[in-house]
Amino acid sequence: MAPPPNPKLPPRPGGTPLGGMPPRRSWAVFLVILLINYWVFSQLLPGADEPVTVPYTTFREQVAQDNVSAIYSQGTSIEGRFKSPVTWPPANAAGAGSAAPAPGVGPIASRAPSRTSATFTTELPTFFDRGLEDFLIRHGVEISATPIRQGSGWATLLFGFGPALLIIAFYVWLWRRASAQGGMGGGGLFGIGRSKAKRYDIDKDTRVTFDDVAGIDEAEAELVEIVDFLKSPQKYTRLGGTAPKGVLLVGSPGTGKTLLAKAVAGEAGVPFFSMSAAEFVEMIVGVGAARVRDLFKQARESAPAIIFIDEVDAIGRARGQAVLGGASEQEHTLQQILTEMDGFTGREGIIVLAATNQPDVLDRALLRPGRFDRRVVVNLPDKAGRRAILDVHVRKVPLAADANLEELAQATPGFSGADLKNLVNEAALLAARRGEAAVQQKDFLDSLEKIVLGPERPLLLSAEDRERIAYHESGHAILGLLVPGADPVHRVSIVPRGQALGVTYQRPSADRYNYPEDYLRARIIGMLGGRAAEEVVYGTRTTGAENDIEQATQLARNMVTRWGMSDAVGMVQLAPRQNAFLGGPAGFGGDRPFSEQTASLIDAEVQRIINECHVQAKRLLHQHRKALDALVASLLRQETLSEHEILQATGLQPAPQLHGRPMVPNAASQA
Ligand SMILES: Nc1ncnc2c1ncn2[C@@H]1O[C@H](COP(=O)(O)OP(=O)(O)OP(=O)(O)O)[C@@H](O)[C@H]1O
Ligand SMILES: [Zn+2]
Repeated sequence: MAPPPNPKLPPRPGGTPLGGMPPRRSWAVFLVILLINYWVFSQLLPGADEPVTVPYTTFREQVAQDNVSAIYSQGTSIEGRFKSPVTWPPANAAGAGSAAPAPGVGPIASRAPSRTSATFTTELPTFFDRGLEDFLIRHGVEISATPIRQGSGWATLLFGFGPALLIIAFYVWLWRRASAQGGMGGGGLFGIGRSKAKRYDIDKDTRVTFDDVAGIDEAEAELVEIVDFLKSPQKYTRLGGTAPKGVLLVGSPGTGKTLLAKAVAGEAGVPFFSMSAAEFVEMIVGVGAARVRDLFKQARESAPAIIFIDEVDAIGRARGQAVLGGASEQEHTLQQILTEMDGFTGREGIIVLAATNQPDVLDRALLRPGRFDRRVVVNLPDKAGRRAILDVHVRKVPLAADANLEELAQATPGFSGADLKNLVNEAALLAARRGEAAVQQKDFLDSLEKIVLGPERPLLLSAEDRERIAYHESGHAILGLLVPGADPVHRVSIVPRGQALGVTYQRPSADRYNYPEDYLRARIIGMLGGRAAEEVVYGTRTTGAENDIEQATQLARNMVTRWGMSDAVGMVQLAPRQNAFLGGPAGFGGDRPFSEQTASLIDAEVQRIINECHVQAKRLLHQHRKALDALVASLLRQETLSEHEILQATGLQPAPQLHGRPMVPNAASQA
């Protein structure tokens, strides 16, 4: 199975990396020539001037025969020149008669090949030959003060420096290659300060337009003006007004910020320079700022243009709040961006779009007028938006007649554009694997389940375990049906998936923005239904409720500390508002701003809510024990039941609904 394509910033076929690479061929040629030279010299020289090493006795013999013209000695080694060349070892000793040396033949004779040379070296024996000097003089040998064997200047140079030169050349070559490949901007060492921005040019087939963006109409509408400005800047600057310079796109991951920025460029027909802020910051000080400078320079050269800086929070973090290390480097980079933006007259036709999902950590300086003074919030799509986004992404996917995008849009609250794209892709892959001609609704629903809950996990469960899990899930499902205000139960399954051994899948019928207290209690009762069913049926407990307990506690705690739903505590904020975009706590760092007494009061109230819901859950399941048993029997037979099958098996009617909620499965997790 092919993995889904990475939704992030796929470089479009039409996009070309910036800064074309100059040919590096000259370096390779140089290297090859050097190598050939080295080889040629090393082949030629030994024959001409390489000395033979002769034994001391042979040396003396040659002196005695008056065949040595000069020697030079250093320490115990002597080198010298023969009058007429000498072959050593003598040819008859080296390979006498037969090709393969007989076993008895001395190793030296058999190993060293015979060579003829006009020069020689030899070693003085350790018992120094006292009469040597006289002996040499008698035979007219010149005792030289400089080495005998002085090759040509070139050869010496090459042998002396050749290897070093080769190594240096090799490193230079490697280095240039590496930097040419590493940075899009190329340029070797000197290219390190170049921006690695990707440029997307606007050709007809690859360009992104507002047609490709769906479900975030408000954000889109705000950017229409930018497009207009890029198309005809004079229209805006005619009366001396300055154009917007920077727009900050704020929204959760995958909501289409990058897509929107590309669409602005596409609509305006201007080049799009994209770079992630994280890429600005490197270990080397000053590099980030240099890259920023280069990026803006490139954009200015092809103005009008759009510069897109993704994840701007990576450098735009308020000063002093920087992540460990690199703080000052990050500041320099940020400063450079501000300087560049201040340098605009507003007439060049360059607009900087930046994206972040953490607007609250950004440095104030970035948000000042003349910088990123416009802020466009890109929200998660609502149901109609999800429907529109699905429509965009199924354009190239053949759909079966039963495919129901309306139902999918309803079943996917909290999904971003990227999530929906992924869903369509998974369904298309699944349909292909199943050998279908078109994508059916079942493919979509199965893919959705896999995305939300994880893939099915083959687990061998005992009959008792299966039954217990069936009761646990049925407990969730029955309470979801019975308690007024709970979401409709969409599916129950005892097929293990991801972390869960079984799943009850509730689905809101509408997006919700405001949750009534009844609804929250109904949810807690549903969450506790799994454990309650186990207690009602078996009278014992298992670890399977861990996830349920965690969720229920969190919800009850929020009711008490954030939403003022406990009379004993009152309408006091005791926990920070959660970060709207990331879901994590934002403020309240360090000490909690309340007393020990309040802390115990909160705990007591949370416990009270949970206990009340627990009692209620058990009471309802006792009352509807028959429906519970019936559901379990069906579940053990079929493993997965749809909403319709659940109603049939239990004979229950769904309780009146209050409102929907984001899809959060109740899952029995294994300890
Ligand atoms: N509103 C949308 N309409 C159509 N497609 C969308 C929409 N939102 C996201 N997508 C799809 O999801 C892909 C990823 O979205 P994109 O990269 O633009 O999100 P993002 O907000 O920039 O994410 P991040 O914050 O993670 O960088 C897009 O290429 C697009 O195919
Ligand atoms: Zn459970």
